[in-house]
Amino acid sequence: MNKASLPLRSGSLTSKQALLTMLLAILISVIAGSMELFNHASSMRQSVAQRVEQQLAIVKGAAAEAAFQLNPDLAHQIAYGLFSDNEIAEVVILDDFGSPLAGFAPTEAVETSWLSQRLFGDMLYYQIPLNYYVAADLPEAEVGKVELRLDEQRLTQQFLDRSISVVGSSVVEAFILSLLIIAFFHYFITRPLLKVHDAIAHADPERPGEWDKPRLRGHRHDELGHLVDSLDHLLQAFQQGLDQRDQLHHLSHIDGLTGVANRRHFDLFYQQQWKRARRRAEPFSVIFIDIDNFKEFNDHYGHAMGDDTLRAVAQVLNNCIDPAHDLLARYGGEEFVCVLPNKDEEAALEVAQRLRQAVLSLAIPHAYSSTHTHLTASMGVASTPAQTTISPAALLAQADQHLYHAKHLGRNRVETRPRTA
Ligand SMILES: Nc1nc2c(ncn2[C@@H]2O[C@H](COP(=O)(O)OP(=O)(O)OP(=O)(O)O)[C@@H](O)[C@H]2O)c(=O)[nH]1
Repeated sequence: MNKASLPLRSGSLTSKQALLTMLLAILISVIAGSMELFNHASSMRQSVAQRVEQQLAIVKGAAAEAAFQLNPDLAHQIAYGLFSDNEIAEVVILDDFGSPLAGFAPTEAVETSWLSQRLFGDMLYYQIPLNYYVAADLPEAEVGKVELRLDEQRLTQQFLDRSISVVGSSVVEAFILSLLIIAFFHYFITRPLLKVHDAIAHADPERPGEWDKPRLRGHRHDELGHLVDSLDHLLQAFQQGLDQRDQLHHLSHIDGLTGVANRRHFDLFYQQQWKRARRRAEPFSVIFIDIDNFKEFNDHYGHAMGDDTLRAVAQVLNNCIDPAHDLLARYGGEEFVCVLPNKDEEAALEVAQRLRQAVLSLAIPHAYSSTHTHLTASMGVASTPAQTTISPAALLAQADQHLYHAKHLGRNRVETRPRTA
């Protein structure tokens, strides 16, 4: 599955973004909702007060007339008119002695609450004097008053009904907005980042420079584009370092003249394979190979020709071994060594004969050899069985000794035991 299209996982950048955005949206919606409720409460208070004052202003004249005439019917009519308003819980019209002319009160006691007191507690009671105009030259006389009390329960209920819709719509708005923000950040930031992560995760650690550099559409010149470019530079530099390491490793293990493994490589390989053979209780063989009469060859054909010949011999020998298991190395000068892990004496002798034949098959003339007409090589083979107490150095010494015998017995031969001519 393409990691860039992974669904939301807990702990992922997208889920963290989603959580943070949601929390932020809730916080913003709480603050915005509270502000809106506060505004709503003050505008409701204002409009209620305005309405009540308007109503009182309308009935004020008629109520004064009723109080002046001590007319309970008229007062009753006026009080009833005021009481019909849903927001008014109680109304009383009093004469100038304070005796009620008319009044209406709820049949049940009006419940009060902390919220209704906080919202409307300071504006529940109204009292206006009723002044009566008698004549232009006489002052207005106070003939009574109107008292009324607002229905705090109803007002609070109205406020709550409106609040639910205000808070509800603010939460829905915040939710939709946060979803849009989450989708935006996911598609424009998190997804490209996942693509970069995916490309790095799939890069071959041995060939980091060949990583599949992501193409982020719309991000070429922004921070994400720069991040990809920087990563690319870093991986290219890393690749160069690896190439140099490989090159150095190659150079430090390869013989410069012949191209086969050098003495250092041989030493490491020999020790490593020796331990392995002992661990696994396997046989182990080694062959020393020495070109015959090479001094004469050099002396007569020249050093350059000698170098070419060394290269040709090294290559032909190398082609005779199994590179997956065995190793051919230049031991020094015109001497080579072949390591044969997990091969007993019989198998090693076969290989040695093959190597000897391979040198012969080059058919390089050697007119100045004291023993043959063409270039030849002598070999000394030493082997250990699966169980042995011999040391690795002693095995090498044996092979060297057997080579000496091969030389002594006339060259161009393979020897595996010391014997006399
Ligand atoms: N051209 C060339 N010659 C080398 C190189 N390394 C060693 N030699 C020569 O190999 C020759 C080895 O000579 P000797 O050790 O006497 O052995 P040999 O003449 O092969 O005689 P036997 O080993 O007894 O058959 C010397 O003349 C070295 O100069 C090399 O890298 N290039």
